[in-house]
This record gives sequence, structure tokens and C-alpha cells, in this order.
Amino acid sequence: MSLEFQQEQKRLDSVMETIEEEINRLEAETSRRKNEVVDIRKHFWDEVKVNTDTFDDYLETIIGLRQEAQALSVSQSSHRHASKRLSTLSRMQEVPYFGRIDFMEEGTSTPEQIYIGISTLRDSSGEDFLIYDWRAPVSSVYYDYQPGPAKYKTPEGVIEGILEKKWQYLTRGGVLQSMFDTSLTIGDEILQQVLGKGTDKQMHNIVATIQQEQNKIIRHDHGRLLIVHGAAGSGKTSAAMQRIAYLLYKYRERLNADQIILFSPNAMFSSYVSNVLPELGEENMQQVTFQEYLNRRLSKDFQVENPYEQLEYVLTATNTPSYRSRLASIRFKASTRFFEAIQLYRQSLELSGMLFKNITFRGKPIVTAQQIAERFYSHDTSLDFHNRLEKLKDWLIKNINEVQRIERTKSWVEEEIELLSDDEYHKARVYLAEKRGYKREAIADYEVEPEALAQLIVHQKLKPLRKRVRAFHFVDFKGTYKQLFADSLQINHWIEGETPEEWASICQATLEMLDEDKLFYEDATPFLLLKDLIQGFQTNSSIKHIVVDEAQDYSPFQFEFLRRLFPAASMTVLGDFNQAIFTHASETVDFNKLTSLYGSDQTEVINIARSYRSTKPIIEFTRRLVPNGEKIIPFERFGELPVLKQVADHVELHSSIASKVAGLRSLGLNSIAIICKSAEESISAYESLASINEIKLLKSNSIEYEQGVVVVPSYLSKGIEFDAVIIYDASEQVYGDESLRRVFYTACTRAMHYLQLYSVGKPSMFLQNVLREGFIQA
Ligand SMILES: Nc1ncnc2c1ncn2[C@@H]1O[C@H](COP(=O)(O)OP(=O)(O)OP(=O)(O)O)[C@@H](O)[C@H]1O
Repeated sequence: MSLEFQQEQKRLDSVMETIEEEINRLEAETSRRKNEVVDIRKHFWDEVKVNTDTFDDYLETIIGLRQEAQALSVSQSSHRHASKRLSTLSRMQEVPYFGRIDFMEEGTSTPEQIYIGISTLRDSSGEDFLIYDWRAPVSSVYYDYQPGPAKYKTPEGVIEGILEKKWQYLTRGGVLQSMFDTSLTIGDEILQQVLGKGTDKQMHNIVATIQQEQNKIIRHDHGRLLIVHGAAGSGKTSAAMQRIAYLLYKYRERLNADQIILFSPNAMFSSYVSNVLPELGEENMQQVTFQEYLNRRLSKDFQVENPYEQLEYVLTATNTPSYRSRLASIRFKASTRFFEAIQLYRQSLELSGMLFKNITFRGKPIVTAQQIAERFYSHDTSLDFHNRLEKLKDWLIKNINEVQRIERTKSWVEEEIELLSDDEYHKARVYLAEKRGYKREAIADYEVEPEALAQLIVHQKLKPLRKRVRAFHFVDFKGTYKQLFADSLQINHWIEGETPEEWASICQATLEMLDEDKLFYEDATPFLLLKDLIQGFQTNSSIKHIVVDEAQDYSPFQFEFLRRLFPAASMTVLGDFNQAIFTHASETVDFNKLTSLYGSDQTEVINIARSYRSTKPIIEFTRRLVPNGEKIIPFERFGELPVLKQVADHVELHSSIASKVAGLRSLGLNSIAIICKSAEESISAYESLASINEIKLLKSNSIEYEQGVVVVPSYLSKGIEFDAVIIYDASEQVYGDESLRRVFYTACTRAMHYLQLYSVGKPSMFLQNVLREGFIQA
């Protein structure tokens, strides 16, 4: 063992001691704070004397209350902080730091040794830093430079200097396993080791091995929109997660995890990434899928198709007569042209076209839809559209009030009164007495006035109606949206240029769905847009940052919608067009259009080319499946060539897969995915492969990323990875259409260490070149 190594272990021992001391101190503090909180809660009312006899007494009571509440809040917040720090420190007991830079700042003569870990640690005097947080300004030198001149940004300006040495450490439980001088080692030893390991149920942080191009994404800090385009496995999701941790650190005074939303593709992905931030000592951001948002807004009125149902249709219904027109519909309704058409349509509603619903009470209309429309269009149409709707609402409420006045003398009210139970009668009595100003003890003296009771009964009956009117339920949103499709020429008023050739049948299919209170996935966002343009946007200004992962799956329409929904947020958008498997994106090849969301001066685009997930032979193979794949740079990690086995029929296929799985299991591979094109193919594969021990089927409603052997449809495997991937049937029969290239690529790029393809009969045309050039072993 070298002297240097021994010295490093000695330093590590002393750091471990400091961590331990701090843990002991914090354990005492958390338990003290906890007792404090319990105590304040228990004696809260002993400390506050409630007296409201005079104004001064009242004031004193309020002040007392406030002081106690403040004391409680201080203790709770100290307890929370101490517990959070405690959990970070216990993680640091495992790996206190992972790197070191020796940096000589300009104007000084000795380099400072800066150790980098997941969080800052000071010595017991509190003056010297034993460890710097990986997000501290100086730590960026570790990620950005090799020994030589280096600089980093601080709030006070740029610091220049010389990076003399850079070290990587591998520690376990406070014991130094190895250390590397990175100017001497070839390649990135630790990254090699990390990537060579098996998969885990959950994604891990990458702070010890962030690469320079990823660091740019993580620390990017100007403009409203950051767009990241990167190859499969280039670390987009990882960079996004560390970026959130970075933003939470940098803006800790004014940003908390609740103000950040991650839009993820599905629940399984959400669970897969949910470990990264807690591992870094941060709380998780909010996570939603776009579908969850749509359901929250629409499911009361419609059965909304989910994106996977749409995709399943696209992948399996190729021979149905309406297939072509459905595809055209999906594309068109996702376009910015359709977004603009809806905006123009809404403008046209200022003059005519709004549809309303009758407002009825006890089966009879109070105001008919026709009367509402007449009222709406008879008033000054130059007024702002929303003000007009608000005025209309006021008018309707007045009508309801008038009905209340008339109805209270009707015989049905008397009957209702007679039918009141004792309990209901008592409640009504108390309510009316209190309204008349009777105090507690005096309520018994109150004699119920029959008119007041009648009025109360009618008021209660009309309450839901008032509520519905206030929530714009008198607008017939469905009918108004339907009008866009009622006549296939109609749309020409609001759109420039051509509509799809199949527009007439698109209109018809849309109307049929709406008549059954169903919405195609491609109609859900347009419908919501129209609704919000009419009733006013339900914006959320508390959200400060949104991250959209797998962004190639979102339509330009959806991005426009998100921008409007979160007016105070900046956005990080990450994606890969080679994995754009949704039909609406199949003709888009980059994110250029997104620049118009916030304008080019607010937008930055970063491209990352190096891919880390798979071994070099797997990347050499997968990058040849897509256009421009030559730009993808594999990380130098060795492994076996992907293998293609052609089988005669499904019987041979299933027995080959079963023995392959057994072989892979015996090699110790933890997660093995049998990836099929669609859910339909997955179900049949799963049934045929049932003899494989503990095999599981992943479905679109699966909420956890499962280890072990799984059968999964291509589109659900997005964003996640497996030790070994088996492509169930890569034949021409299954992947014979050019439109499936990206689906096929996405499936193959899920493999970390091992990729095996089967083909029942002739292999897909996607494999011809790679076979000829030897990038796959036949
Ligand atoms: N700097 C890094 N250090 C260690 N591991 C890394 C690094 N960058 C990426 N990885 C690993 O590479 C794999 C792929 O990363 P990630 O899932 O973030 O990529 P992606 O670009 O989002 O992929 P895809 O688009 O295919 O879903 C993960 O296992 C991740 O941990």
C-alpha cells in the first residue's frame, strides 16, 4: 500500500469521525426538537389565555396565539432540517466523497485540495470545508476539466486558476477501496465500473461520474427553455434528475421540490426514477403523466383514450378500413396549425357559434339554451369575451334568484317541509336562529318562521344549480367542439392551407366518438384548449420549473398547452427523435419548432452524442438502425456482439427463448426483458412462455419497474433498461414497415450488456445492412 494511499485513508478516517460526531449531535437535536414539538402541542392552550371581553383582551389573546404558533413552527422546521441533514449524513457514511481536485487559484502559490461529495461537510470549528457539495461552484471544475488551466463561475465572477490534479475515489463504508489519478489512468475507470454493473429496481444518481456535456445540462442557467437532444442511453434522464437537484441547491432560498413538475411517460418510469433525488438528500419533485392531467380534467365528462391505446391501434390495426384516416387525424390534430385553428375558431365565437345548455329546475327550463345564446349575442360584442361570459353568468344567477323567490310559495315546498326528519328540522332551525342573531343558549327561544324555512328549502335545492352555473356548466363545450367537425368545409374558415385528404372521414369518426361521450387521445388536448380558451385558462403560477422527459412523444400542440398552463415556469425538455414512436411525431426530426415557444433568445439547445447505457458492440449495432446514427458515439465498454437467431416457427421460437433465458440467468443477469412490438404480441408471447419460472407481463397500468424476467411491449420499455434484452420476433412479418423503425430502435437500445434477437422466418429489412456488415452475429 503506497504512502499516499495510507494518508488518504487517514484523512478518510478523520472525516468519518467528523460525520459521526455530527450525526450524534443531530440525533440529540432531533429528539430534543421532537419533544419540543410534542410539548408545545400538548400545552398549546395552557399558554394561551382566551379572553375576548374587551378589545385589549382580544388583542392579547391573538398575540398569545401567534407566539405559540410561531414557536411550534420554528421547532417543527428545525426538526425537519435536522432530520433531513441526518439522512444525508448517514448516506455520507457510505460514501463521504468521491473526487478531489487540487486547484491553484490565480494569485496564490499553493493548490487547495477540494474533496467533493453529495453534500458539504465542515470541520468541528465550522471554518474549514472537509467536503464540498458536488453542486458548489468550485466543484464544476471536477466535471469540466482535465489538469491544466481551468475556471469556474461564482456569483461574484469567474475564478481562474490551474487544475493541478484530479482524483477519483472508491470507498465503501468508510474504507478506501481504490483511488485513481485521472491524468494517469486511461479512460474513466469508475464510469467503467458503474456501467459494467447490473441494473437495479431503481435508477441511481450519477454525481460521481457526471460527464462534461452532461454537466452543461445540469448547470445550465439562463433563458426559459432548455432543449436537450441526445441519443438513447446518453444520460438525458440522469442529467434531468441531477439538474433538478442542482436547481434545488442553487435556489434553495426560493425554490422547493413542490414547485417542480416532472412529466414522465408512465407510472412505471415514475417509480424507476423516484429514488435519485432522495439519494442526493433532496425531496422528490412532483411527477405526473400527461394522461393523468387529462383524466383529472376530462374524465367526469368523457371516456378518454390513453396514449397507449392509441399506439396499440397504430401498431396492430393496420388492416382496418379506417386506419389511414385515423393516422392522418392523429398527425393533423397534433399540429400547431390545428392549435392556431382552434384559437381562430374561439375568436369567431365572439360573433356567433357558442352553444349553451338549458338550465332546468325540477324538470322545467329556467332559461333555455336558445335564450342564453340570444342574451350572449345581443349584448355589446366589442366587450372582452370573458367579461361577456361573466356578465352572462351574473344574469343566470339573477334568474335563479328570481326562481327562488317564486318557488318558495309552491306546494312542493310545503310537502318537503312535512317530509323533513327531526334531525333535518333541528339543523334548519339552528341555522335560521343563528342567522337571526340568536346566541347559543338563546336558540331554544327561536320560533321557526314558515316563510324563512320555505326559503331555506328552495335555496338548498338550487345550490347545485348555482354551483354548476358558476363553473360554466351552462356552456355546451362538447357541442361547441363538435361544430368544428359538423361539416367538413367548416374548418376552412380557420385554417390556412390544406386539410388532410381524409378530412371528411376524420370529421365523421370524431363526431361518432363525441356522441358516445368518448374522446380519442388526439382530441383530448384540443378539446381542453378550446374549453380553456372559452372559460379562461386554469393556469398554475406556483410551478417554477417543468421537466418534460421523453419529449419526442409530445405534440407541438401539447407543448403550447403546457406553456399556457404554467405561465411562471421555465422548462427543460429532453428527448430523442430516433425514439419518436407516436404517430404524431413520426415526421418530426428535431426540436427546432419548439424554439418558437419562448423565442430564440430564451432558448438553448444542447445535443449529446455519447451513449453510456449499452456496451460498445450493442451501440455499434443500434446506431446503424437509424438515420444519422453515425453521430452517436459509444462509450468504450466491451461486450458480446448482438446475436440474431432465425427460427422456423413459433414452437422453435418459444423453446429457444426459454433456453436462452435459462442461460442468461445462469450468468447472473438480474433483469431480462423479452420485448414485443405491441401489447397484443406481448400477451400471446407471455402465454406461450408461461413455463419460464417467475416470468411477468408488464402492462400499461403497471406501476413498478420489475426485476427478473419480463415480457413487455416496446413502447412501455421506453426510458428504462435491462441487463439483457431479447427481441421476441424481429422478422419481416412483424417489423416490415418503415414506420416501425423507431419502435424497433427503441426496443434494441434498452439492452445494457446483452442483446439477442429472434426472427420467425425472414429477418426484418432493418437488419439487412447490419447483417451484411457484421454488426450482428447470425
Ligand atoms: N455520467 C454517467 N455516469 C454513470 N452512469 C451514467 C452516466 N450517464 C448515463 N449513465 C447511465 O446510462 C444509462 C442511461 O442513462 P439515461 O437513462 O439517463 O439515458 P437516456 O438518455 O435518458 O436514455 P433513453 O433516451 O434511452 O431513455 C443509465 O443506466 C445511467 O445511469
